[in-house]
Amino acid sequence: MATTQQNYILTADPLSLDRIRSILNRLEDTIIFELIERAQFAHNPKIYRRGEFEELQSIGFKGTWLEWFLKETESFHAKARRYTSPDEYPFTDPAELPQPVLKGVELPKILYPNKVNANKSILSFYTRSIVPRITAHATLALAAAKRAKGITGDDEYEDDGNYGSTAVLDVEVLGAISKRVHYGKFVSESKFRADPAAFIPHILNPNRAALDALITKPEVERKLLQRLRKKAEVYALNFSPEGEPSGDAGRKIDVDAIVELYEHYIIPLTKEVEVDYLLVRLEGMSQEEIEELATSKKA
Ligand SMILES: O=C(O)C(=O)C[C@]1(C(=O)O)C=C[C@@H](O)C=C1
Repeated sequence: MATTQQNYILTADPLSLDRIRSILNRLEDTIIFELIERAQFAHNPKIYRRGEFEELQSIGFKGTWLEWFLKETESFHAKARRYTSPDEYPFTDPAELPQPVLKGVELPKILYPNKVNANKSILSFYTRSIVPRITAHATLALAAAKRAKGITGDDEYEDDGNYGSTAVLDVEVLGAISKRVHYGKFVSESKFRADPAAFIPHILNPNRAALDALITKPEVERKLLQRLRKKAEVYALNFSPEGEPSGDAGRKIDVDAIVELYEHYIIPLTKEVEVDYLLVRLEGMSQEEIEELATSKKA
């Protein structure tokens, strides 16, 4: 039977850690599938460099091809009030995005007001480390095909000319990773409310290492990486016309690349968001309010 996935607004207890982890689990599927889609195209490094497309210069856009796609896509989404939701963050500077056309919705105030935004780091590691890694096999195939036609040069081998399709998929992957990483704020709020007294001294006397130790759950990370590898191995399979899985030879994506993406980038950045969020968690609160919070505990 199909199960439904509720986002943070619909659920009765939005700060239930099990519920939040089930959303993170579901986002693993989204991220793996989006990466598989992206990996069918070559690296196309031109779309991540400024000044490569005359057409953009002629319309006065100074960023990269990908930044142009992000800005245009996010402009529409901003009008449809996407970024008024606390689990949605644009890559474009919000000052450059239009105001929502739709009237605001009354959202439950679950998170403490904050400006934590990890999208700059996400864009950087995605374009510099992830894309070259997951497209390596596409680059090899392209190199063989181009060499057969007498075309030479590393730049040529990395470029299949599908700049539009590539950027559309990059926007999708980045949105999914961003949502996943920023869910760290909900995780953090949940852990904080479960035991405020443990966190408060390290927030008042800012201590990143102590906060990091409080939010880190090695066993959860270990199981996550194990599950992720199994999922990626299955989702990346190719099937014969008769429906037989074709095995290791025919995987659509490098499974190790997905596991490393989580191990070295997504989990560490989620933890960074958790700690950044905690560090501003008491801003603007009076001494009395903090003392009251320190003695409170979630039932
Ligand atoms: O599930 C949690 O408790 C989280 O904080 C999320 C997360 C993750 O990014 O998956 C991060 C830190 C923990 O060590 C375990 C997992």
